[in-house]
Amino acid sequence: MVNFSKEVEEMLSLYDSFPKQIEAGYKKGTSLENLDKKFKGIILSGMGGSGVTGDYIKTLGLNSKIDIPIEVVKGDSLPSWVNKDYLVIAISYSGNTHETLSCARQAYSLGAEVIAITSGGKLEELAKQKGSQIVSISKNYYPRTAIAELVSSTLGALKSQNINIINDNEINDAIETLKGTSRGEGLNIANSISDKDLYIISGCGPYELLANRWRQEFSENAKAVVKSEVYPESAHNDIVVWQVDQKYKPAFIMFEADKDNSLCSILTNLLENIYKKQGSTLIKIKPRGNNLFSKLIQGTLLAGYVSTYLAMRKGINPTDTSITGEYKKALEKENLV
Ligand SMILES: O=P(O)(O)OC[C@H]1O[C@H](O)[C@H](O)[C@@H](O)[C@@H]1O
Repeated sequence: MVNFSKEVEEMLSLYDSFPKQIEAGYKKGTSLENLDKKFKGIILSGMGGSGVTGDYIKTLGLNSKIDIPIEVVKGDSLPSWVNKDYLVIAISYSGNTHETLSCARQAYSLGAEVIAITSGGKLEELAKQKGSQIVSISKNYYPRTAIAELVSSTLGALKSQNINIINDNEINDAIETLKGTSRGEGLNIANSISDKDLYIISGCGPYELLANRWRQEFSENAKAVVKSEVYPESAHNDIVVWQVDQKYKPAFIMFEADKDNSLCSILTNLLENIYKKQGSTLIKIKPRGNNLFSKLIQGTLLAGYVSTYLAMRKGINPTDTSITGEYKKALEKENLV
């Protein structure tokens, strides 16, 4: 088996920097100029590792007291109802992602306010040319490993516009929670599931974000075949698959619901029994922290560690995502980037 120890160490040390990323991103975001506008709503545009930022803001926004809607756009066009009264946050780590650039251009043509969150590329050029505010994200990351800085800078940027989704104490708690999360926790989980070829990751309510994030990290880092089941929606369809005894035995990974979320507690208890009956490995994860942001970012860090160690155990290079380059090349051919 090929040993990708250099690449594994590189990824792990990028994930280790999450606490620093939170601190740096939040500082950069909050230092934007206040535009003194009351927006009708917020659009978060981004793809892949950058697009997850939108899921974070939406999930945290639903948990907050803000009085305007948040829409996440993972595609190349804005909804028809967006107009000049909206704030469009264009998030692309590289700054060269076609879909995000396309949304940013549409936002400019509609006269909407745009904030760019990027480490450079065409998005930075465009934002500079249009005179928009930019949060400059640190360079030399893989987009998926910069998620902590992307999310905290977006939260900070919103705060700079008086859109308070979380407070400074919650940011500090997240930093402390991340510092208390070790590589070893990820290694233990990876060791217990590395003999499996299929993974089912489930999360309920706000932990839908974690189920999807873990799926993406398992795909990009470990090149593992994985499905996420997100509840309560999946209780109305996907769950039926487990009504019969399946031939394949995946590793089930589930996020334990918070005690005060009775709907999710009922569902996760039910699922635990259903999954156990399939006679497979079942791993229960309890995200740590004193607030939802801390729990989500702690669970996200763990995804980075687990998926990187899983790659190591399977003899896979966690840094290589070259196949996505084929999609980008096809777009370039059509002059879409
Ligand atoms: O995050 P961006 O630079 O906008 O790129 C968007 C996405 O492109 C690729 O598909 C990568 O594999 C993702 O990790 C990345 O997030």
